[in-house]
Amino acid sequence: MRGPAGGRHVRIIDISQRLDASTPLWPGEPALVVSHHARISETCSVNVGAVHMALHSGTHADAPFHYDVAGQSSAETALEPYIGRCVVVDVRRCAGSAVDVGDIDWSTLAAAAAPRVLLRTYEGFPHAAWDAGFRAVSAEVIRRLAGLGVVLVGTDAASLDPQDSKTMEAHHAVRAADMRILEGLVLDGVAAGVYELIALPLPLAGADASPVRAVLREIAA
Ligand SMILES: Nc1ccccc1C(=O)C[C@H](N)C(=O)O
Ligand SMILES: [Zn+2]
Ligand SMILES: [Zn+2]
Repeated sequence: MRGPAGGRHVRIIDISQRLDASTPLWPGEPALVVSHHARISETCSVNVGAVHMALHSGTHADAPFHYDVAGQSSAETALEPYIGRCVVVDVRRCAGSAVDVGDIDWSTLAAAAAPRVLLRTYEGFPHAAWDAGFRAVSAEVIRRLAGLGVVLVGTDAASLDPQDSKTMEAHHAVRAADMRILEGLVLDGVAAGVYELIALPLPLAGADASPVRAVLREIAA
């Protein structure tokens, strides 16, 4: 297929939440506001806006600093984990409050030989309201993924750990293996399988997370 720019292109699947005033936010987080401080008028030639948002709003990458006082900020993290071969794993049938080792087909996952793993827990992403009952991921799953050489784990849930977690076991398993995290992905309609992932955090100095525009590209067979 020929794209608008004339080159060959493969289909891009946007797996990012739209960011607006109705984007569901972690309880207590400040409202997401895009404001306009200059408007096109007789005296101004352009529209210019500003955004105020929590760093864990919508689809985002946690920086190591989020769960490690000595960890890197979004500006410091290497980008390699956020671009490249990934596998989308369907764990919608998972019945418990967290994705457990028994919910994953490990032989299929190992055969995919993908260093990035995205977990689809939702039948349909809860765009309309915050879902306090999102499915977490067990620390044992994180350790098994790390053992397979996985460098990034992503989820369509709001966090790897339950909303009321005090221990953050999955995040700490990620820290122990120096993996990276994507949260709040939108995987509705995305078939399980291998894709190319692109989801780059912004170089925000001192930040514990960054919004990302996450996309999958189909890999030509
Ligand atoms: N905003 C928060 C306020 C308090 C505690 C956690 C959060 C989070 O955003 C959690 C998150 N998305 C995570 O990285 O697991
Ligand atoms: Zn987060
Ligand atoms: Zn997190």
